[in-house]
Amino acid sequence: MNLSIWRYSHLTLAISSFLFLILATITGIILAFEPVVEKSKRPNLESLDQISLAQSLPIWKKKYPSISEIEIDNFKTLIAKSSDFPKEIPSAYIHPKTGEFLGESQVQNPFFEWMTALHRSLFLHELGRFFVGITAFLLWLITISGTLLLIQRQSGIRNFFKKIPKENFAQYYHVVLSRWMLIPIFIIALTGSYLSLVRFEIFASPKVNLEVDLDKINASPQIAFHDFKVFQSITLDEVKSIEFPFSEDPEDYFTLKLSDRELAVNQITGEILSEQKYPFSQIMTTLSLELHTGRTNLLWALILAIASINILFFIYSGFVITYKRVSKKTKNKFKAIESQYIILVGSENGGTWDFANGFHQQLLKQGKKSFIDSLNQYQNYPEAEHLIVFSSTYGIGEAPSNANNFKKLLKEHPQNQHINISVIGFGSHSYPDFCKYAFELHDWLSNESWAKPLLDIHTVNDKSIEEYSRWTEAWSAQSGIAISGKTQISQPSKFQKILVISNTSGHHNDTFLIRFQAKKWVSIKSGDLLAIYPANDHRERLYSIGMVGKNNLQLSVRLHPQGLGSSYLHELKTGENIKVRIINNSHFHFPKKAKEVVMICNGTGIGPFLGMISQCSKNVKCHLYAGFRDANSMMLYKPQLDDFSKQNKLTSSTFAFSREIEKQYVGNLVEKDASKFANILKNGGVIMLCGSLAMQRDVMEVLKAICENELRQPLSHYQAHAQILSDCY
Ligand SMILES: Cc1cc2nc3c(=O)[nH]c(=O)nc-3n(C[C@H](O)[C@H](O)[C@H](O)COP(=O)(O)O)c2cc1C
Repeated sequence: MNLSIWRYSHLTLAISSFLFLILATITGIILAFEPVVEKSKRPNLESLDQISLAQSLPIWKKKYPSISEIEIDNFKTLIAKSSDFPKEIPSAYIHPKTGEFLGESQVQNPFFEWMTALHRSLFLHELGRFFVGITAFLLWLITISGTLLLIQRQSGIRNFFKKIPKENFAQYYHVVLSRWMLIPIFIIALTGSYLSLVRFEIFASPKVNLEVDLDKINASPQIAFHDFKVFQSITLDEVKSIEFPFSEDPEDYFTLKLSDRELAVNQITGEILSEQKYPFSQIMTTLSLELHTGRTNLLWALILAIASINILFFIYSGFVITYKRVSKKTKNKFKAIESQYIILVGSENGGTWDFANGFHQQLLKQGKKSFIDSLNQYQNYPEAEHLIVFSSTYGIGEAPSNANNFKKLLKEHPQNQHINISVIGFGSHSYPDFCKYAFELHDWLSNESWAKPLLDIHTVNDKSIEEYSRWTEAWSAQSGIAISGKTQISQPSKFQKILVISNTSGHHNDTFLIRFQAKKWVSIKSGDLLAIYPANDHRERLYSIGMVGKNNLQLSVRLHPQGLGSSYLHELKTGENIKVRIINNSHFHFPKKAKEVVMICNGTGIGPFLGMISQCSKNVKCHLYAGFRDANSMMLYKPQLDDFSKQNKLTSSTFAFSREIEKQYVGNLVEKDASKFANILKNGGVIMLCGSLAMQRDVMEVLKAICENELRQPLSHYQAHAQILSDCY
């Protein structure tokens, strides 16, 4: 079954039950605290598994001659009924060994009694019980469909606990928490459903009925209670209740309800008069009650409360996820299968969507049937006349994440009619592989027999409106449909102002360190990205952040003569404020669990590592492998590195200089220490890379050889387990 079937079942079940589910969950959370409250009202006694009935029963009988019943409740407290207690006390707690009077027994707290009735039947009697039963059953189905969704999402059970990428708060915690809460919620739902079925007698629960042949009861020999073999073999932890004989007549006998059976015992001879095991269904009912209410185990009661709170969170986060999905989908007025214009988008940060949406809206306004979606949603388009692809390029000339599956899908869905194709690539000349992925897309599409290129591929550097307009003009001329290049580029939200507190750019060096302070940093970590807007327009430049000293944000920057961002930062003076945005880059945060971390960098790539080392705990071994042009280029960072070594934050540091007499690159250093790297990876350590793409290529080659030769694993194994992290540019 495919993902959407499980997704729709999960959603339909959640929608159909959510009101009752909310009610049952809130009351369930409150009731989960009942065992704690009840336990606190009872005397604290020793455990009952060491006390036999033969030891204790004679003492109770001697102390309370008219005792009629003993009940041992879920908290292992003895409640005795006897007219020997003061008149106003019908039943009391007694000590299991000494029979000592421990106070009047308490009835169920009226608040919890009221809450139990609401939880079980919503005060609607049988009809309410029916709805509650259905809700429990739906919760059970939701848990199963959720589990299947999770397995599909993680690409199999083996990867069940694999890291989950953080797309947004609701999605991330919905998945992460459900992995831990599935089992308790499954048990709550299953036991709730079972108890309802028993209540409606769909599962028969025959009552035990002891049959005693009164004619065959012996009146001799008389044996003392403590010598009854049956009493000697039963400890109090097995006992649920004991009914004492009404009189001393031999026809009156003890009735014992134990955890697994009921017994009738002759009060004179100690013979067993009748014995009956509980049927399986009754044992299941008791077990279900205990598991559903947590009444016999306070730790389990707490787990139930946490699981129930999570159900409320899942309802909330599930609806947020659905709302986001649906609200994005409403962009499409027409279905893919009926549209003549198909716009497919590859985008990582949303910029390309702005252009594509503008184009789509203009087609719709002109009455055209236009459909827009991600490249990864590629399918058959039976009515399509035009396929227009807008895509950015990411990583090292790679596909953005919503387009990484397109090549495979293209082969799986050949179109059945000729379609005009047009590809426009969005990228930046700051990267060596300018618009590489868009060029690849254009090649793949052009090789399809059904595809007729309408235009040659166009590219747009840095979201340039002029370049985009040139493409819209060309497209309009070829297609005969007028489309304007005017586009609303949505401005990024969550700007903040930060203050320059130092800038070493004045020291006539082409590499400099600039530090900023803010009134408040909201969840920022070394490795995150700082977006700046040097020309105060849509063009943003990203820099890797190092958090150093007393929460100062530090960037390590190299001045490029024509560089928009670096020239701007170079000119900034202490005391100036600038407008920025922080971008979470969680895949490149310092690992939380690793005991040993190697940081490999060249040039300004040392920036985030200065922050990570400065905030690193002494229990983690940090090694730095850094490449610079010459010893002089390293001087900028030397004072900070010396400080880290003195504070034992930096275990080792090794440098390569590419323009000294003995030319060396970081890749050479890694090669030299190959067995050290192999050991670190083998023991769960993490290797992080930051710097130029050329350095990344070199080092990855060396690491690939180390993984294959020394560890007999492909490099991808360690990348997939987040043991090799990279953030290069
Ligand atoms: C980490 C990173 C890597 C990038 N790699 C490339 C690249 O290899 N080639 C390129 O032309 N543009 C590259 N870019 C630039 C983006 O493609 C460009 O900014 C594009 O407009 C972003 O569009 P989006 O917001 O839709 O993802 C990269 C941008 C970033 C932040």
